[in-house]
Amino acid sequence: MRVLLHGCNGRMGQTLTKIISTLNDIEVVCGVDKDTTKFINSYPVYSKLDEVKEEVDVLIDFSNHTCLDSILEYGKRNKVALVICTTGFSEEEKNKMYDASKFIPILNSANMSLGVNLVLSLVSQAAKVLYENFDIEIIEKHHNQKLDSPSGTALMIADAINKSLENVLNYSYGRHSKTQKREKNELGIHAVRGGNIVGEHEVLFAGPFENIEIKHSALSRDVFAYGAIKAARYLFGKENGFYTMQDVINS
Ligand SMILES: NC(=O)C1=CN([C@@H]2O[C@H](COP(=O)(O)OP(=O)(O)OC[C@H]3O[C@@H](n4cnc5c(N)ncnc54)[C@H](OP(=O)(O)O)[C@@H]3O)[C@@H](O)[C@H]2O)C=CC1
Ligand SMILES: O=C(O)C1=N[C@H](C(=O)O)C[C@H](O)C1
Repeated sequence: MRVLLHGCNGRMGQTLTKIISTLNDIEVVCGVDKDTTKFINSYPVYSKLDEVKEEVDVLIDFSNHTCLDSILEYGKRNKVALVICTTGFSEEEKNKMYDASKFIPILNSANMSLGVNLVLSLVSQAAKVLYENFDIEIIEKHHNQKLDSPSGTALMIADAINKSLENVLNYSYGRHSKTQKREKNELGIHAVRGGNIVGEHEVLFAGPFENIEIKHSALSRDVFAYGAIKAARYLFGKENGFYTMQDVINS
């Protein structure tokens, strides 16, 4: 399988480059990133998708949400499957992904790890049982270079919990300047940034007599890279449509 790495010079781009170089069935044929003068990769790097000359089967994207239009255009024009792992998309941008998936296969997930995708099921189940008597809060922690907050994963967890409760919750981000007590239907979402934390997500169910915490810690970026590779293998040759990591896990 021939892969184009979009955002190839970044933390995740470099992690994928290293791991894919050890695998036989998958090859990075080229990359796209802002800086084409770094010469850190053994494959050609372009500054724009328009310049790519290589034949590509799957594009894996770990870059920035502002690149979405060019990625969708490239995918549709060249019939290339897209594994979009970038976070920080607006609702409007997510809708553009759904629209484009009528023409090509697209897989999008804010977290490529198996563990986080299992956590989604656990917290949904726990919320249904506990919501009446427990307050639910999400705390995420990431490295000090992360651009978006809260994390895409925190929002994905919040949406899973809210869906399981028939969307009764209102999200409360950080509670800065609040002067009123917590309301029953609040879902607090809190972002911590510091040092080199790879990614931690904790869901706290705080009750009158006991607390329950469901927590996932990524120990290395390799977990996201292996998940993205698994997703690319799954997506290659699939029908047009919109897929998530749940589809990969259930396959
Ligand atoms: N789904 C998942 O499991 C995971 C998702 N992520 C997400 O992936 C994204 C990337 O993360 P990470 O690798 O840590 O970030 P980095 O900033 O290390 O890497 C992003 C790379 O994309 C480049 N880039 C930014 N804008 C453009 C553009 N317009 N055209 C071409 N290249 C561009 C950056 O260049 P420059 O540095 O010069 O701006 C950088 O080299 C983030 O949104 C992050 O949240 C991260 C880990 C796991
Ligand atoms: O930027 C990161 O590093 C990460 N971003 C993703 C997110 O926003 O949820 C996933 C992971 O936690 C690492």
